[in-house]
Amino acid sequence: MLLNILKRVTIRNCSASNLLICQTNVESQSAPSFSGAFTKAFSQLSGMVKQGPRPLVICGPSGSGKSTLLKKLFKEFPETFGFSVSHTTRKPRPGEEDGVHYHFVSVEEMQAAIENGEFIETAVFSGNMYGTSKQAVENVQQQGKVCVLDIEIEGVKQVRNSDRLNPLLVFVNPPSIAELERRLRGRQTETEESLQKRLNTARVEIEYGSTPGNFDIVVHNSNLKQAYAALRDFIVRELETQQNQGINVSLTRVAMNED
Ligand SMILES: Nc1ncnc2c1ncn2[C@@H]1O[C@H](COP(=O)(O)OP(=O)(O)OP(=O)(O)O)[C@@H](O)[C@H]1O
Ligand SMILES: Nc1nc2c(ncn2[C@@H]2O[C@H](COP(=O)(O)O)[C@@H](O)[C@H]2O)c(=O)[nH]1
Repeated sequence: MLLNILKRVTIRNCSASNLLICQTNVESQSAPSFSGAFTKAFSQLSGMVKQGPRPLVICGPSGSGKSTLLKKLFKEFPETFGFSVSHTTRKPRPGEEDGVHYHFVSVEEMQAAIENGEFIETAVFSGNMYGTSKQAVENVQQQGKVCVLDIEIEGVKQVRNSDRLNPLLVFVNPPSIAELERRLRGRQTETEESLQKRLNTARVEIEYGSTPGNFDIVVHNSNLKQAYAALRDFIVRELETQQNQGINVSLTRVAMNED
């Protein structure tokens, strides 16, 4: 009977969301005894509950280079990482696609989703709402990939101690506010008002990011090549440690052109 009950079991996100979703079909045969059947079924089940890799949270002032670094990481390790697609109420920039870079939603839609308990964390940044939905993280974890969250510090504070995520925390530090301004102006994505708001927030973020203990690593993004090497080496080291603990994660590399 127990085996019949267990015939199709979906174990979903038990206590930690980095448990992969597993499904099993246990044959319903005549069981030799209740305890024997129980032991067998339980060991089959527990063997199939695989723990996924820890999510990676990347944080840093707007313009510090998070997206630039992540682009390189996804390119070098195409099978390893999956991006958690956030919700935001800000308007798309040229080239940004709904459902790829963000889920672009109205304030009303965002508020309804928050009330519906759909988010792991939310924040207001530069006058717009942002949030990581449970679904966005699950979508990546179901594929057995490292879920990457690109979020600001209020979101980091909400997820840093969560058993649910148990994330690795990376802070990307710009060389200076003046250089940050230069990069943001060069990107040509902000209005003057939005740019000033981002620069004001950056001072607080840099202070929080530079405080020992708040992040697992601070990557100084002055020279892009060196910053990327520091980020990649940290992540590879962490993922190799997780592999040694029996966590299944691909670290297949693609040769990179020097760009
Ligand atoms: N080390 C670097 N040296 C010079 N320019 C850089 C460096 N890193 C990134 N940039 C440039 O700075 C600009 C901002 O970078 P990016 O968009 O990656 O920042 P971000 O942290 O993702 O910002 P946001 O949080 O607003 O999305 C881009 O134009 C990028 O090409
Ligand atoms: N707390 C959250 N912060 C987020 C999320 N998605 C993005 N962000 C952060 O917002 C700022 C601005 O991003 P931009 O795309 O408008 O330049 C940046 O620091 C991102 O890291 C989220 O879901 N939650």
